[in-house]
Amino acid sequence: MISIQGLSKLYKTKHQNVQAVDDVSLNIEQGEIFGVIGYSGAGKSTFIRLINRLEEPTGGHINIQGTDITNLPINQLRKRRQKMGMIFQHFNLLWSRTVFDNIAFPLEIAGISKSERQEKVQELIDLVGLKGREKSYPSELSGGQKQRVGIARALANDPDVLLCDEATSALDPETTDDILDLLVSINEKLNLTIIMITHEMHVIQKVCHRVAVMDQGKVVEHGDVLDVFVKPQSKTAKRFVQQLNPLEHKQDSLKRFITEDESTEVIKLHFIGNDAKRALISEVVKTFDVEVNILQGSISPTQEGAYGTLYVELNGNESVIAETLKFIEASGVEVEVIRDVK
Ligand SMILES: Nc1ncnc2c1ncn2[C@@H]1O[C@H](COP(=O)(O)OP(=O)(O)OP(=O)(O)O)[C@@H](O)[C@H]1O
Repeated sequence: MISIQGLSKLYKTKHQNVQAVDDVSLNIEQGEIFGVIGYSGAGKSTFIRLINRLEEPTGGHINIQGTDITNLPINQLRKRRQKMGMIFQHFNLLWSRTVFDNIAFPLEIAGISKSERQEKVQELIDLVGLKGREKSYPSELSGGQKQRVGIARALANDPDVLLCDEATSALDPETTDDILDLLVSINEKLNLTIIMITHEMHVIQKVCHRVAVMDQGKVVEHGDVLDVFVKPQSKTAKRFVQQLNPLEHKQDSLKRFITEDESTEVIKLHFIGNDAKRALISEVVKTFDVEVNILQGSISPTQEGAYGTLYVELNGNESVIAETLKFIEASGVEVEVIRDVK
């Protein structure tokens, strides 16, 4: 487990002091993919660089599997860092070395013998899907392939945590998805803890189990991805969720679909987890004498299950509508009444 307590970073420059990370406390569990999201300047890069002390904290502690990283002298820190892989937005590869030699580099630094290096690099090349590209130079690779080299290099010394600094921000959407799939499969195969910072909600949605939202150096909200997506609490989290699901918040477009006949009831249904797979509307239509008009809906998958919303208009006898609502509520799906029957 990674335990972060009161972590802070104050940059002092000639002109001003910047509190880039402000008293952050978080626990990250072994084997989880933990996302940190925030807008530009929120302090994400500083935060992730504090974890392996590429930046020196000005306050707080980071404890990784029982070792307080913050107090390690530099020679022990170097050794510890070998067990903390990191990948970067712009890959940070060595341009004069081949794919093979880039991946072998951290093994050379760790003093691993040539034969062991050969074996390990080949294993990593297979893992990241770069077979046949061993002798290529970074300049001959696509962005996605370069990041695969970055990932293989970061895994060379069998780290217990992988730090991802905007690892997909320089990639097109399709390649981003491929790299995210690769990270999920590595997390599952190796039970590797992954911490990723990003400004893209899509990245959090697709791969993370838990998420922390940063704003002005502080963690303003954190929790299970599904909880934060379904019920964001902070203003910043709400803005991110809205970005992902713009339809949700366009009440104007919804109004156009609602009939002017005020004898209908308009409701919003929130589906979470397995509920999102239920054929609830069809059950309602079969059970009750109501007309159901679907106005708008969306469903979004996350690592922890799907969540979705559906706006429907119910038309029928008032008491039957009341029975219908009771039935839906009893099924566990949350109901919000948007417009009551007049
Ligand atoms: N070396 C530095 N010296 C002084 N201020 C810094 C330094 N690095 C970052 N900052 C400041 O700290 C704050 C947080 O920056 P940081 O790069 O961590 O944010 P971020 O969320 O990663 O943003 P971005 O996605 O734009 O990189 C910003 O106000 C930034 O200007």
